[in-house]
Amino acid sequence: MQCLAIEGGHRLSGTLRVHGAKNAALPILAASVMAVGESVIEDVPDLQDIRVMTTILRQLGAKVKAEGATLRIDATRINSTEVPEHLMRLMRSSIFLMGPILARFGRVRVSKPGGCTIGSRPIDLHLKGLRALGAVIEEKHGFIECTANRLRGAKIYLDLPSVGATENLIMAAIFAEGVTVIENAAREPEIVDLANYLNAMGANVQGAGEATLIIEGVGRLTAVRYRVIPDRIVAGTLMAAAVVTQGDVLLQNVDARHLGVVIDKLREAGAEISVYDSAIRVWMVGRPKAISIQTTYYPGFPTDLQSPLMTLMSIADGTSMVTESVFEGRFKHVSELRRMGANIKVDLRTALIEGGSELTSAVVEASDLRAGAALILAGLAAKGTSYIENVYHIDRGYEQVEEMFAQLGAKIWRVQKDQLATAFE
Ligand SMILES: CC(=O)N[C@H]1[C@@H](OP(=O)(O)OP(=O)(O)OC[C@H]2O[C@@H](n3ccc(=O)[nH]c3=O)[C@H](O)[C@@H]2O)O[C@H](CO)[C@@H](O)[C@@H]1O
Ligand SMILES: C=C(OP(=O)(O)O)C(=O)O
Repeated sequence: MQCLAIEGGHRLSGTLRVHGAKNAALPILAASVMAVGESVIEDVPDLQDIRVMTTILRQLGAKVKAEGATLRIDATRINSTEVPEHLMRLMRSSIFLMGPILARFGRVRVSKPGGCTIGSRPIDLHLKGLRALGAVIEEKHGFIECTANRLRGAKIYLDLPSVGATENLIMAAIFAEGVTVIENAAREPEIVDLANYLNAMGANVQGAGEATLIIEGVGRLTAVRYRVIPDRIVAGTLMAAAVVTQGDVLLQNVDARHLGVVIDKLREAGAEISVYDSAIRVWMVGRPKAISIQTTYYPGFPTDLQSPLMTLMSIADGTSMVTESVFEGRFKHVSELRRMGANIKVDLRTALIEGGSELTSAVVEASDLRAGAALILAGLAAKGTSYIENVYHIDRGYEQVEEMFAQLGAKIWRVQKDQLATAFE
């Protein structure tokens, strides 16, 4: 088991290119299952979840070749419609395969997906939408079997603008007979990226980025070369890291349009931010000011940046408040931040952060991906050397995380857990 060691107190400065978005690349890779020919997907980050997705694609019978950040996928010879259970359990995004496999083969067998334990994360909206498209779904012993002779376009209203359900249903509707309308659809940039990719292959998806999506079924998709959008959550994490270390960083390959509310909140906290065509500079002088956020669906404040921002609030001047509206279990970082000296009270979905804490180093545990990111930021700001256990969570979303931060001047390195004891001698 690996840990991250972080010697705090070093300000971040310099330039870094942000990698492609995990949450855009994963549904795009799943969608490549529907294409005829070789798909070439560029700027795919080298992350654990991406490796799981490529393993699944290979198990299904696709050919997958990696050339740096470019993946070549030829799904022509896929000969299985079942995603193995042990791979389904490794990440939430395995569920994205349900729509495309069903669309192409008229059947699919999956089990409940895994992913960050940040709430109950049901898939009822995915299943309800597929049923509306005409799929027959049987749930037995944890397995989900969907069949359909031919999916038919339908009107689907999502009770919540679920990102995953919207993506799955867009993909399922691609070859459906007639027109599908998805109302109360998610509007995240990753939805737009998926729709752009599908349309480049010959699909007809209109309205991505808005609450109503219209998908007209087509007969086939032809593989294309496509570049994934930059990762707005990695960019936001690094921006917050610049603020907590009173640093000055220039991030390249960033689409600032995807970060509107994050930029607003960091400016409210006192950060200076300059926006360029595909880059962003963030610098901070002095301690941040208290801010309050409420996570919600895009274009609201992203739940994935709630925990890193809580680290910022812990050292800010004044009292901040966080309301987590998306996931009911996304405060697991709080106990670990408290171990480092943060003063945080939680009442159900609200956290009150009494700022001004001088964080001190500790051995802490990443309970999930973004909780891990929050702890990295705390380690950067703390006095002494902190150790973060369960780095594998962080590896799901930040490519070569220690190199990423080290490039900006952080003192951060990886250690084996069994070396931790000697680290204190
Ligand atoms: C791989 C990926 O893109 N992951 C992102 C995606 O996750 P994911 O797609 O899983 O998140 P959703 O948007 O589906 O979840 C939003 C809310 O809807 C609920 N829900 C969802 C589906 C469903 O069938 N029933 C239901 O009740 C969830 O429990 C949650 O409370 O969007 C989240 C919200 O922006 C992000 O935090 C994740 O990083
Ligand atoms: C919650 C996240 O990922 P996933 O949906 O893949 O668990 C995340 O990226 O913060």
